[in-house]
Amino acid sequence: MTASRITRLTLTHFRNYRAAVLTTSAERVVLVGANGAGKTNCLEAISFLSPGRGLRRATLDDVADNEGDGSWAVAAEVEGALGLATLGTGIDPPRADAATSRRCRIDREPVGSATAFGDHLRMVWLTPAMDGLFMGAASERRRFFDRLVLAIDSQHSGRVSALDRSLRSRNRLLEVRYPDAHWLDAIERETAELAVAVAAMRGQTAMRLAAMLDARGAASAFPSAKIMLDGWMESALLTEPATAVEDRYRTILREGRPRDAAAGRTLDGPHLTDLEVVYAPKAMPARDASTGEQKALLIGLVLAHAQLVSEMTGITPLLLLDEVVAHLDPSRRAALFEELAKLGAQVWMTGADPAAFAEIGSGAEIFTVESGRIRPQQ
Ligand SMILES: Nc1ncnc2c1ncn2[C@@H]1O[C@H](COP(=O)(O)OP(=O)(O)OP(=O)(O)O)[C@@H](O)[C@H]1O
Repeated sequence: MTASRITRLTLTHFRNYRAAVLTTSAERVVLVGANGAGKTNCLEAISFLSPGRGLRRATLDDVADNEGDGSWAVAAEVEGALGLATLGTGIDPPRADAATSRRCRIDREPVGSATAFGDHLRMVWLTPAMDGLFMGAASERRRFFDRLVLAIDSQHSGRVSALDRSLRSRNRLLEVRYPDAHWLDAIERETAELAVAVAAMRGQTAMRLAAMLDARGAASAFPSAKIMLDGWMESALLTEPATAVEDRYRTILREGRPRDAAAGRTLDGPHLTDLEVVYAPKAMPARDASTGEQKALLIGLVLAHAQLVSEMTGITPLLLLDEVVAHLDPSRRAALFEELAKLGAQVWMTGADPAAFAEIGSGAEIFTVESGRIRPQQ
């Protein structure tokens, strides 16, 4: 089993960091510091070493520091499944002849997109913004689940984005009074193909994660969950051939044209799938559990998922746990440290109170973050 692990992190003009370097050989990296010191910014920087807009879903302009020219960079030396590599991403300094877009490099060679980072580094995060996950919109849960899938299949986010683009093209074409039927057929063929690819991977992941949650059961200090995707396509693909499901969806799309044209959007498909979560100890929907129960449930989900990724891919994902520890009572905190040590993943944790990490044990390194500076604690 290989753990994805960062041994050196360099931040340049990233939020409140002008230039910062952190080197570590630890399995558990703890960032402590006052509110606003830059702890979450550091985790966010790491999250840019995966596809998407990072753990705050920020725009590329947002993350550049306020004083520079809009360029920024995050680089990490990584020990992963493919050995040592240097991953880098960011916005290059502006040039008259170049458009502003995010650059990604592996060992200083440009790569097309952050998808390529997935061969070296897989990661999953938990942030305070996810505290309302079970109460909020289905889109948030779908995004959360897609990130779990992405840690298993690094092509997944590319397919999800392509499906969104394809649906947008179809919706735009349906706005035209007499759309070109051949063009519409072609877009719907592409939409159905992408939808099936996305739903198949989601369905398999949900099934395996549900089994992992059951297997962990009472052995974990964190409450178990029953999870299910509510999309018909994800369920159908577990028992029917993909071609049959794809044909069925194409028929739904073709027959649904007038309805979708009137609605201005596509009313059926995996872009609407929700993740249903039941708080297993009390057999109730997760949204009805208490705040603390929901938090513990999310931690249990992420730990089970990390174990699943390790078993399926042979790579233990990196975990970014922002302000998770402070909210746990001492016994759960000790249980979390113990489970993390067993998992063998590299974990980056943050907290304002160093005392919360007193029992973290060996294999941890604590850094103090202060006004965009990171120093190892003496
Ligand atoms: N683009 C930017 N340029 C410069 N500073 C920024 C930028 N974006 C955010 N900041 C600053 O970063 C700081 C917030 O950092 P961060 O969210 O990492 O804090 P934190 O240590 O996690 O704090 P808390 O414990 O309150 O969560 C704020 O002071 C904010 O003003």
